[in-house]
Amino acid sequence: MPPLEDELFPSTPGKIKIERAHNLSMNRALQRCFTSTSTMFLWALFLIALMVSYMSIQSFVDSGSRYLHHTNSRVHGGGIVWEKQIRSSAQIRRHNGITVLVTGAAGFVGTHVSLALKKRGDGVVGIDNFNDYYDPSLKKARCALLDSHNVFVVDGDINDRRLLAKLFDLVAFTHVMHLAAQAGVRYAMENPHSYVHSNVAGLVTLLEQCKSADPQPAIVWASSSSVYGLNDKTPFSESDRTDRPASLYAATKKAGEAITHTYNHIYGLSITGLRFFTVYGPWGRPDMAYFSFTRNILQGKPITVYRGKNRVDLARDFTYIDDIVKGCVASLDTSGKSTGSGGKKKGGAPYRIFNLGNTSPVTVPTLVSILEKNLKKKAKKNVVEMPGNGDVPFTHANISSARRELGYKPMTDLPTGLRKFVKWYLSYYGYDHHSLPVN
Ligand SMILES: O=C(O)[C@H]1O[C@H](OP(=O)(O)OP(=O)(O)OC[C@H]2O[C@@H](n3ccc(=O)[nH]c3=O)[C@H](O)[C@@H]2O)[C@H](O)[C@@H](O)[C@@H]1O
Repeated sequence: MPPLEDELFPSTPGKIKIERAHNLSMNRALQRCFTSTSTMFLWALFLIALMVSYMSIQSFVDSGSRYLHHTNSRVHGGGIVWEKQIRSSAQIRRHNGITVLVTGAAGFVGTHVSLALKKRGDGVVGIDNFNDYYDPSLKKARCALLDSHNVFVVDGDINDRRLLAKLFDLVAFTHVMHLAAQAGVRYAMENPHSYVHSNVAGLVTLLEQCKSADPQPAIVWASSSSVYGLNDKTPFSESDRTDRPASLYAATKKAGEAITHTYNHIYGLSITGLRFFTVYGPWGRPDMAYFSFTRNILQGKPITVYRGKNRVDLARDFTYIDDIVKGCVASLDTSGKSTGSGGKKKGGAPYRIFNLGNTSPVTVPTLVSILEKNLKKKAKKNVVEMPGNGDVPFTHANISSARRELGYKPMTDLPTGLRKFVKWYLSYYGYDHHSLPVN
């Protein structure tokens, strides 16, 4: 029987013999070093033990890492620090304060509402997926503003069930201010599925979480004036027809109203839907007409102004952000409680829908001339007939319900609001207000 060494090193002429000899001498050297090796062995054991304990601490720290999200190449969420930030952001600092999960917190309305709540001492945790429907750097800048007021925004999607469950594990939210959505009326023709993803699937995921939460939060969410669609009875009242949407965007918001109704009916969730009317103001949305017109006018680029049939100007009930924020906060304060818990209804809960508008529609050409005055520059207007892309010719809110039940009273007219917007725009994008050209 060949010695073990021969089995391990089969007889191959040449090189292997040298290796064998080398190994034999190595073995002898190892035997000589046995005593010192045992010491090394102990050290190695010690090091392994150290590594194992480090790794288990690390995995504990990263216990939330299953909630990691890759959004815009950024990695977010998870871990003890992350949980601490959420808990601290959710802390209430006033008597009878509320704890609100604000979805779409890095969005236009979300940022303003989060700040308003935080400033009065409520607990606020934001969530936003920072998608690139419009320049994400603006969302990040809003987020930095929130951060400076100690509002923490989780980078994640409302479609992420496990993330939502984790947030509700960490915080007993009394309210959800649901503002995350795929916005924009005309973009729905380009990217229809993003509307279904956020405004339908995302909404259902969020409601599923809310219905199973114990306690269940009350929900206030953003519907839209667009649900009135082809309604031509003015002003638009909540009881008017909303079964003729003109765009997929409007259809998903109308679907949201129906979906929230079922969750109210089956699970006892308190629901308030707010039909916003063309909200504008500082930190606004670059995809909206007042914002893109401002940018183009300043850059000397043409703007496209749509006109309705028979050369009738389009009009909107433009509503200033501060008024909308007051309506949102009042809705939270008057929401009443959800009655269910852990997925079971225990009684009826409020289901409300309110128009939040300004009650005085302004035509698009008038909007342009107010901007021209503020920017001290004439627009290069390209007037075209409104394409069949989901737009409606006009909107006009009847706000008597909101006035009665929320004490909602819009205070800012379009010239005042646009002056504030332009001031913000010039400073945010680094224009020198005093050196604006005069035409
Ligand atoms: O009130 C609402 O429910 C909706 O308000 C806005 O939708 P919209 O009123 O269409 O706001 P803009 O996109 O800013 O358009 C305002 C007006 O300017 C017109 N417009 C828009 C863009 C353009 O290039 N030219 C132009 O004349 C539109 O036809 C419209 O009459 C928001 O974009 C929606 O997310 C929101 O839900």
